[in-house]
Amino acid sequence: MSEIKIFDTTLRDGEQSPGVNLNKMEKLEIAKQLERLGVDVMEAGFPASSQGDFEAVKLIADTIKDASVTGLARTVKSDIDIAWEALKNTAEPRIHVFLATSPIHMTYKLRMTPEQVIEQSVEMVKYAKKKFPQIEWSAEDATRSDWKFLAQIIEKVIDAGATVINLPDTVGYTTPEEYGKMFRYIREHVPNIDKVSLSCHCHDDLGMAVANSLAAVENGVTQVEGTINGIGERAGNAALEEVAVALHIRSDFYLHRTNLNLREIKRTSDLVSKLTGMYVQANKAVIGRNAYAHESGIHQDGVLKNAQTYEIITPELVGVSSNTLFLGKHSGRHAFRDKVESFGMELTKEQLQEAFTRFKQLTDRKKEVTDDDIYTIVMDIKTEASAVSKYQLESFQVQYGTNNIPTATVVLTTPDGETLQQACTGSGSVEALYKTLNELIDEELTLLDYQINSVGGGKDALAESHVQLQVNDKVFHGRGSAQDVLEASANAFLNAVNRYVIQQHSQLVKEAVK
Ligand SMILES: CC(=O)SCCNC(=O)CCNC(=O)[C@H](O)C(C)(C)COP(=O)(O)OP(=O)(O)OC[C@H]1O[C@@H](n2cnc3c(N)ncnc32)[C@H](O)[C@@H]1OP(=O)(O)O
Ligand SMILES: CC(C)C(=O)C(=O)O
Repeated sequence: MSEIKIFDTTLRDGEQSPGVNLNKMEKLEIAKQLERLGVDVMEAGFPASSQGDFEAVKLIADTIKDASVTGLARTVKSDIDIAWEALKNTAEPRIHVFLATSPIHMTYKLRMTPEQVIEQSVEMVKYAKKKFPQIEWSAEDATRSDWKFLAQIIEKVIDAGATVINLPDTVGYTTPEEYGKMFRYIREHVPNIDKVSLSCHCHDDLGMAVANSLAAVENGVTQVEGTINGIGERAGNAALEEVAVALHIRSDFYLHRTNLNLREIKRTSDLVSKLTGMYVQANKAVIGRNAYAHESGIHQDGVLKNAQTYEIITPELVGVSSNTLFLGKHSGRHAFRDKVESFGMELTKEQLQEAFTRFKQLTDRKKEVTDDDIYTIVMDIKTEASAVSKYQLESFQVQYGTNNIPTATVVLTTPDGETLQQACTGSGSVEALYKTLNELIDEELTLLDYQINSVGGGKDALAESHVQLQVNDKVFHGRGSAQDVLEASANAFLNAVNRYVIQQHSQLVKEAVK
């Protein structure tokens, strides 16, 4: 059994999903969970792309110890220098530099000749090598590139110091057979290829990202790149949980294994879904809600007689449990702390106190508080950003009746500490609530997307809402949970506005420092 390394790019390519915008604390929580999952490498971001991403990559690089942390950079000196500042404290600093090699990208996007692309790649890999011991070089849009040209440039970047060569299917264009052949060709035509590891990176535009990644593995690739839940640019990336479970379940065929702790898959998937607002479809392979459910009589009969008749993966393998352990109204701090620790999380004394208070408030309203509820409370606390003054919902009331016009009344405290009250009507309860909040907030707000979901099961499950809100000229994602759908909706709306407030605050601080 040979080892396949898992390179997770949920925090970089995954965050490139339209509408996804993670703050530093959210990225850190995902990074810690990826460490528990056992990924070999995590790409924490693109440090040169923004101050926020730089800080997040640095924080993750300084915190994570059991996985290698990397960051993306263009073949540009300043990108490499900024990446170094973010990553220099890791045990073995690793950078990921890329440049496109396909005719369409070179001609129209880069406006460079193939010779210039070779020269710039070689020069920048050499430059990065002065600082980084580990350098991954990617030929962006490799699958639409000329294979002879690829072989030529790869040989040169290896001589310049690259240690990993990644050949991405950037636009999800290739097929399993073709992608496998491409890796075979490169292995046969690049004389120094044995000095590096080969990596694949697939997108899902034609729904073949996982199949293409597995074909690459069959053809000599030793690193697979992808994201949790397959999130990412456009149709997303290869879903890492699918790749890892396929290698595990079909180890008779593939003869490869990963270092992933498969039991952490469900928890990781839930966390990524919760913090990004990208919900997992019910029939999604490996972690969808229906992946272990059996509906029809013949299937149920078979499963009762022997589960393997219709189940090739056991739910326990990926950490899906029946979740029967409840904490309730009469539970104390010790049991609560034990539960939080069982999630692999640590809270400060103050955070634990706050989480316990919110848990107790919930037990007053909800009969059974499940692991999912507690996880949501803890995660809300751990990812609440900074001590900057924000908008705070003091109270609200919504009147709704089939024969009435829905009316919302809201009391809100502004970042300046002023308490305001307003009432508005709307065509539905949420619209009335959002119109009232809109009136109270002194910014140009446009709601772009609104979602409401339940956390866990049961009629008294927690509600979780995600919104996308345009605040002046920028789009922010907001998340809120509560037992009531309207309160969760109001929290999500204010969470998005508060992300804007925090961004404005850090902008002002930066300008003052200058
Ligand atoms: C396939 C992928 O996923 S690649 C990663 C994509 N991710 C992102 O782009 C997210 C982060 N990006 C950003 O924040 C911004 O695009 C930045 C900060 C990197 C650059 O912003 P800007 O300087 O305003 O440039 P802009 O994004 O408009 O254009 C990209 C420039 O980089 C050039 N470029 C693109 N790829 C590369 C590369 N690998 N190496 C060097 N230059 C590159 C383009 O040709 C263009 O150059 P030009 O300005 O001379 O025409
Ligand atoms: C930067 C590279 C690896 C990439 O994300 C892609 O080509 O899809």
